[in-house]
Amino acid sequence: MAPDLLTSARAAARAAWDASPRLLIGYLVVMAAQGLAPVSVAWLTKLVIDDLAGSGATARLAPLAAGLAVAGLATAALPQLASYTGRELGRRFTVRATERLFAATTERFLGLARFEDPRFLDRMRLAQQSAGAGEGLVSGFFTLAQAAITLVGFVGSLLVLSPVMTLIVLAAGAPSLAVQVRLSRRRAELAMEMGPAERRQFFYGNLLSSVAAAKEVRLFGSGGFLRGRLLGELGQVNAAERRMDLRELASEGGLSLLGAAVAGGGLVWAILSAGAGALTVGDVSLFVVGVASVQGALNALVGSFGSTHQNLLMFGHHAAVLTAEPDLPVPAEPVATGPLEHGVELRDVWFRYSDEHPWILRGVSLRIPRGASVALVGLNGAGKSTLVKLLCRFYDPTRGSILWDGVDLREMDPAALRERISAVFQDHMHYDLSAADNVAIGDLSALGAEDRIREAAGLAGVHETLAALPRGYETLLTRTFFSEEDREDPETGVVLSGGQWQRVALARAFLRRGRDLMILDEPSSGLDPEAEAEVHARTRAQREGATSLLISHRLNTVRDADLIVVLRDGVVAERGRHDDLMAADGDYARLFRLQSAGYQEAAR
Ligand SMILES: Nc1ncnc2c1ncn2[C@@H]1O[C@H](COP(=O)(O)OP(=O)(O)OP(=O)(O)O)[C@@H](O)[C@H]1O
Repeated sequence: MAPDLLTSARAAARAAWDASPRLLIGYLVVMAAQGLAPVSVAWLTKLVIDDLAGSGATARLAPLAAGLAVAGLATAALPQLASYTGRELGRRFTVRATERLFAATTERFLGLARFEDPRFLDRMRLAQQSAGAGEGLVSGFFTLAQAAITLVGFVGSLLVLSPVMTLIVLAAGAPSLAVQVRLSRRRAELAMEMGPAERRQFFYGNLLSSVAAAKEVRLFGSGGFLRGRLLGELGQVNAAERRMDLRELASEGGLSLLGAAVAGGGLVWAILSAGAGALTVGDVSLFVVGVASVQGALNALVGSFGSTHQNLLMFGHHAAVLTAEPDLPVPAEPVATGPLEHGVELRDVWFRYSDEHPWILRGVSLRIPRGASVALVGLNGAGKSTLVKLLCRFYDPTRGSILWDGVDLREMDPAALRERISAVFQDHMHYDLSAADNVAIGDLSALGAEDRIREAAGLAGVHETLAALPRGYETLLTRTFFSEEDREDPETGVVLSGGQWQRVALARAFLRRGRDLMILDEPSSGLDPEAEAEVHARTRAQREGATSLLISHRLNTVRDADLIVVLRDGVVAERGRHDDLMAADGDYARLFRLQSAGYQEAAR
């Protein structure tokens, strides 16, 4: 649930204050002056006209005229000042709100579960949008305040002339306000409802324009199909918005006509009253300006009320993300994650991704002793990568526990735990950054430390490749962006092969060597046999004496592990050294023989 309007308004006000207290106060002052300027002009005009229409020029005429000129100047200058101040405040608001949002996504949600929850993803998208729309939120709110000040000023003035007429003008504006509240609430709901369709639309658009999908889209001829899906989603969003616009048109059109009729009636009354001597000429001028201004201010008030209301409802998603329950409980006083002395142990670990999902692990007990190289094997979907994610505490076990030197991971700060782990994930990242950054991101303390980066790349066997790139390690490993220096160069950026990317991922892990636990999830799956043997030798050397967990489908790469664990149907089906498992003649032996027979066949 998004927080209520008041909470959102408080959060927005706090964000604006945090963005810049000075600008906020300055903006308030300018807006108040801008709100009062039209009222001052109308009153000064009335007084001038009355003076001129009465006894002629009086002693106060000169100061009144000067006042009118100053008010005119202010009326001309204030909007520009207000607009600049508002935009600047809006920009700073956006920076602050964006910073807080992304700080929350990395520091508050320490696991992965939130990012697999479509409702949360929709909320994140709206939160991001509303953080980026700081200018609209800030200026909408202040336009509202300014319209309210103008309104109060003119209502006060009209009350002096005709309380009845004032009430009628106000009453004509009230339904608009009520309608706006309803419409804006509906608009905010619509934004949330349309979230999935918009995200799918984005997804299809991305597929149609991304290089990653281009091969399959072309070969399978799926472009028309994807375009159709995209347009279908777009059509759905448009239809919902059109219904909303029509609703708005119908209700607002009628209300505007009502307002115009009231203004016309009031004007007739004022002219007739002046004819009968009940009002002065100045009064009529004040009345005409007053009615038009009250209606103008009411329209502005209603309009900015609607948009501010909607902006605040949207900003509610920002506030909701910032205050959402963390996905992983972290104790107030976490136990320090010390250097691994004895080992990591999974004790009767059961896990499913949510209550609706099937069990993936069903009572896995496993010990990774310090200094040992443990290999995890099993068929596709056996739960190997899931186990890795639990070891990094991206999720907590549904039942059972994982212990680091006897301490439950739940009692530790996940960031401190992860500091002690190095990993290559099966679905490792290709960052659209330079080669150096792609390696350094494994350990940011190495940013700018060229020798460390080169050494890690050397260990992963990718140094020669990276050094030979057009700009060496500074070459961008993407054709999606260009660096400032390469702006004019159509050849900017390079594309690495799958195996080269795999080595870069390995270099990131090697940059973190010396950590207590090294996890290698399919580190050589994309490599040619020679490269695989070489990477295997390198990882083995790195794992020597280090505590490591290696997942691989290529059983020749795990045969020298201290312990091989076979995972099947969510439990440990076999465990032991290579020779023990071969002697036991179970799944491992069968798979090993299958693979080696394949190689022998190929060699014949
Ligand atoms: N985020 C997720 N949400 C729901 N189910 C998931 C998620 N990630 C994985 N699964 C499911 O968990 C099961 C185990 O997946 P996992 O990736 O751990 O298998 P694996 O042994 O590493 O397989 P492979 O050898 O193919 O890499 C699969 O059935 C998969 O569909």
